[in-house]
Amino acid sequence: MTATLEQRLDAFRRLDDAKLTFARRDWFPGTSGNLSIKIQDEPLQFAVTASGKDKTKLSPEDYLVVDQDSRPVEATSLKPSAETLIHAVVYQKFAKAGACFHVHTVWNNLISELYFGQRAFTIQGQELIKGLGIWEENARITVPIVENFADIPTLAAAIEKVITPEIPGVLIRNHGIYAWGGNDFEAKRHLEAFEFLFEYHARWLQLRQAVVSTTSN
Ligand SMILES: CSCCC(=O)C(=O)COP(=O)(O)O
Ligand SMILES: [Zn+2]
Repeated sequence: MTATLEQRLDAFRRLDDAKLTFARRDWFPGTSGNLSIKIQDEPLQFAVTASGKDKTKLSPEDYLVVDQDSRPVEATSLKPSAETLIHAVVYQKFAKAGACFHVHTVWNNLISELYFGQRAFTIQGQELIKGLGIWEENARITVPIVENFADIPTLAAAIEKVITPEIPGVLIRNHGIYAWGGNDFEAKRHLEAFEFLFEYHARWLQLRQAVVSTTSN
């Protein structure tokens, strides 16, 4: 069954909200980034951003609905995001995922490069870990990092291999982050928590280095 017009418009309106919020933070430099919201399971259909658009703006041609094979469910001149397959992998692996957001930021790129050798970024004892829905005392989280394969099926397969239900996100080396959640509200909260943790950690490393240099002089 195909999603109703009402369901599509609701997803598009929610994507507008998320898009403008992230755009205000400069999280879509150079047309980068893509967003999706699931509309239905079985058969999977989700609304996704069209490829190559300026995501700081709204237009009537911003989104389309695709199926589990990332194909538009109806005739359209719009091309789905080049990275739609990654959204499909997330929805197919985690039935509970209802929205998936991808942004390129300087902080997520720095962390992804700095910790690529370990294929993961680990952080512990930060309050914002609770923003990921993890409430245990002194929690420690590990975010996987994958190589930035140019071939999207290869990239999607690499992501499929490392993502787990415990951590709602994955870093792509020198590229960006995918974060997801049960709905758009939760996916946004997860994305914001990740970005806070990345920025905090990168700034803390800088500050610590500056303090060490000052005190050793
Ligand atoms: C100009 S950024 C390169 C492509 C990319 O990584 C991205 O997130 C945007 O691709 P899309 O096809 O979704 O516009
Ligand atoms: Zn990207």
